[in-house]
Amino acid sequence: MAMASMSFSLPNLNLRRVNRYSGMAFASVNKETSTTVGVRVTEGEGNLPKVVLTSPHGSEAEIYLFGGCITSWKVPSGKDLLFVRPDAVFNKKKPISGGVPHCFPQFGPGAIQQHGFARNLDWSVVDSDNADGNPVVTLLLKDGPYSRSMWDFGFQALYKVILNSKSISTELIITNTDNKPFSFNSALHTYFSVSVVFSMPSKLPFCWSDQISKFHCS
Ligand SMILES: O=P(O)(O)OC[C@H]1O[C@@H](O)[C@H](O)[C@@H](O)[C@@H]1O
Repeated sequence: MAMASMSFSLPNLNLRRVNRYSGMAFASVNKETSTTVGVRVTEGEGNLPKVVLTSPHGSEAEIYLFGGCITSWKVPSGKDLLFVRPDAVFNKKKPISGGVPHCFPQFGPGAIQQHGFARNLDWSVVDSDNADGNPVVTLLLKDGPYSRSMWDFGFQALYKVILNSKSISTELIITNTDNKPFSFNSALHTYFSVSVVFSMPSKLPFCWSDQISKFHCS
């Protein structure tokens, strides 16, 4: 089993303690499903199901089950700190380009498709919770014929997203359910929304990192 967690934080906000609820919100919805305070499943772009986490502290996050992709994290001011490319498609023909896409079981190009298949598959909701006012959802991805066709291993990925008062946290647990070992890479390839105004001197080299091991300058 492998585990990784990540969290992005905001400056100070007041904390308010509320009761703990737990339940389950399901993916197959016609309109909207919610059994846990602050967690609902509804229809998003392209009629794809998405989980909406709503915090009593005023923040909100959206997670598409296709790709298990967090596409929005709005802080109490209403500002979305994540970015989704304007040309992103929500038709399952391509991964959603933006937000917090998964790279699993491979980062970048390699033996299988770029960044792996976890961002191309439907995850399901296996648990939802409300811990002291903080909505929590846990998504599941398991191997199936599509993943086996390119990566012949049994696995289970559990992805927990917690919307806290001042931050959003994620935890990914990968379990080998096969009878043979495997190795993998995993990353959350986050697109942040930034406003940057700068001018680039034309005589200086422009350098960027393409993949983990590649560095280019022009
Ligand atoms: O374009 P994709 O497959 O969604 O990947 C997102 C980006 O992933 C990065 O790792 C690559 O360096 C970029 O070139 C690429 O655009």
